[in-house]
Amino acid sequence: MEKPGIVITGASGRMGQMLVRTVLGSDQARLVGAIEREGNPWIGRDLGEAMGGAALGITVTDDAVEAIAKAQAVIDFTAPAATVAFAELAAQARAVHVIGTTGFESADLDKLRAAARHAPIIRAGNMSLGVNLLVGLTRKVAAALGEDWDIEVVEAHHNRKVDAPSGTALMLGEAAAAGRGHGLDELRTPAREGITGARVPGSIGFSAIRGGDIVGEHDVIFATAGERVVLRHLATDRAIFARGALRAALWGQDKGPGEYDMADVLGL
Ligand SMILES: NC(=O)c1ccc[n+]([C@@H]2O[C@H](COP(=O)([O-])OP(=O)(O)OC[C@H]3O[C@@H](n4cnc5c(N)ncnc54)[C@H](O)[C@@H]3O)[C@@H](O)[C@H]2O)c1
Ligand SMILES: O=C(O)C1=N[C@H](C(=O)O)CCC1
Repeated sequence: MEKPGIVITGASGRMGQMLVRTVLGSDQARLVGAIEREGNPWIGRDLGEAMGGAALGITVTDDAVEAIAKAQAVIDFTAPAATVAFAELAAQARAVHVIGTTGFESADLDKLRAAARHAPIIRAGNMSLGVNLLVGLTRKVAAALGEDWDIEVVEAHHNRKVDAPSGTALMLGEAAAAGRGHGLDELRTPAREGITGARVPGSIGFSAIRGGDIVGEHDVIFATAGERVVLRHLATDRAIFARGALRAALWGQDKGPGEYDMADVLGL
């Protein structure tokens, strides 16, 4: 059987370039296209040369319709509005859409749900094995500890990140809330500033640090009188996200339409 053809969106971005290298290094997939947004200086250039290496015979394009039509999978780490548009195109092409983009509003998620009626969408705010294991641990610890244990999620990322809390922080917050039998919307505390009053018992708080080239760090803190439990994940290389995304694209090849996440892919 022919190896699945993969199109990478946002190919000049931090994750885009890492994904290109990961797919090129795989013997299980073919890179068949690279998409960037209109006006990006890489448009019309050979992808390999734009990345500073040898020519690859793939021209970076802003014609997403044409590029996605020939793909079996689209790996997409861009921005919410772009991802919603790519979801429609992937659905029309019946291609697996792997979404790493974060920062969606609920209206965006409704549109992704509609697209997933036609083709598989695999979406996760973090595609690393370690974070997806940590999600399960967070749910268990939250369920085991009573409401006298306060839960706080602290995350740190590089100074170019545009959304907060991070997608990962929200996954961890959702897991903690689920462990306590609630949705995150019921327990989430808005960002703190000024005279906030004392902490609301049972709430889940979020704090975001932005600086330098931090790839991604997450702590889930469970704090009570006299002791603390801290669950921590440290990412030091974006390759962990790209490897997870490629694994998801391959896993999705024999799946029907629907919404999936990395727990499905990893069998967690
Ligand atoms: N799920 C994960 O494991 C994971 C890991 C890392 C980053 N992310 C997320 O991935 C996204 C991208 O992160 P990044 O650090 O690579 O950002 P980046 O800014 O370096 O790259 C984004 C790229 O998308 C391109 N883009 C934006 N709109 C586009 C459009 N309409 N058409 C085509 N290309 C478009 C930009 O030009 C840019 O090259 C963010 O939402 C980030 O939070 C997720
Ligand atoms: O660099 C980013 O941006 C990252 N985004 C994801 C998130 O929002 O959690 C994953 C970690 C890196």
